[in-house]
Amino acid sequence: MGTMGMQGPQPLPGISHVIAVGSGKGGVGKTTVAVNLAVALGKLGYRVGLIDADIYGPNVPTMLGVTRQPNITDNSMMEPILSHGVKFISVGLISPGDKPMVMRGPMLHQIIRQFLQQVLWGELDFLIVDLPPGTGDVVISLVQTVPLTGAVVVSTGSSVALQDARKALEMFHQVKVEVIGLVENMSQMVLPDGTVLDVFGAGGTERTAAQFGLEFLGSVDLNPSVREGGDRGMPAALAGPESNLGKPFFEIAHRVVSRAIEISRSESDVLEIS
Ligand SMILES: Nc1ncnc2c1ncn2[C@@H]1O[C@H](COP(=O)(O)OP(=O)(O)OP(=O)(O)O)[C@@H](O)[C@H]1O
Repeated sequence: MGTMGMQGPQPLPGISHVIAVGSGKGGVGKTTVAVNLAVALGKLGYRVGLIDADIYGPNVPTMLGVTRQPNITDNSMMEPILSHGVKFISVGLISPGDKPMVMRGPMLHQIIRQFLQQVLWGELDFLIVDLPPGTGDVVISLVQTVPLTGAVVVSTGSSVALQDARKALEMFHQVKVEVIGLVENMSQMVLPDGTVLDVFGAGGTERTAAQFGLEFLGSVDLNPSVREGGDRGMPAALAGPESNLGKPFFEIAHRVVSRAIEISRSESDVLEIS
């Protein structure tokens, strides 16, 4: 190791799967999906960490209901914050308040590395990374630092969101990150009288997944309780797999787990052959 003077991405000891959650467009509910996926995985008995790398909108602390600063140990390691069974760290905790995060590439790269390597994660089955919307620097820093199992791409069903989601798919392809699958958020809305309202073109994401030969991981309705849960720091997934509110996130979590295992298996097969 290190004989060439160049180190490629190194697996994090004790962490089985690193999964990025991305979107092309902002505001489609990427963070909501990342947080609820993490909570659902935790409830299913997996050990879960969550890195909030969304420099433009680091909302994970609010959505998980804890906004205090992380403790730093004597040897400069950060202790992740524990909330609802999820260990997390956020760029929002480094620059809290309303000040925007203004950063150049190298500093951003440093922060991503720190979040991966200088946080006391312990043993984790899944480390989820909430990316900023769009394509760019954070993903590159991530793939340079650590091998990813894959990425989940969140979109609404609208043509414009999907147009941007396709760019995100292309970006993951370019940086050789496997796409675990697509999630449609804010899919349809069920009104109190039972009427179903199609707000953003429900079904569009599933069709896009099929076009690209990718897995469709599930859809989440547009539901004011999902928004409320996020604002109150009580993610919808806490309602559990049997509730209408929590169920979609558990279905997505189950599919992510099986795909992650599948991807890791096929990668180790390739390693054995070569
Ligand atoms: N399924 C849903 N039903 C109702 N509201 C939702 C749903 N998903 C997300 N929201 C709300 O929409 C807003 C945007 O969601 P969120 O912050 O998760 O999006 P995002 O894609 O991560 O945004 P960005 O990355 O641009 O900051 C939030 O107020 C959130 O509570």
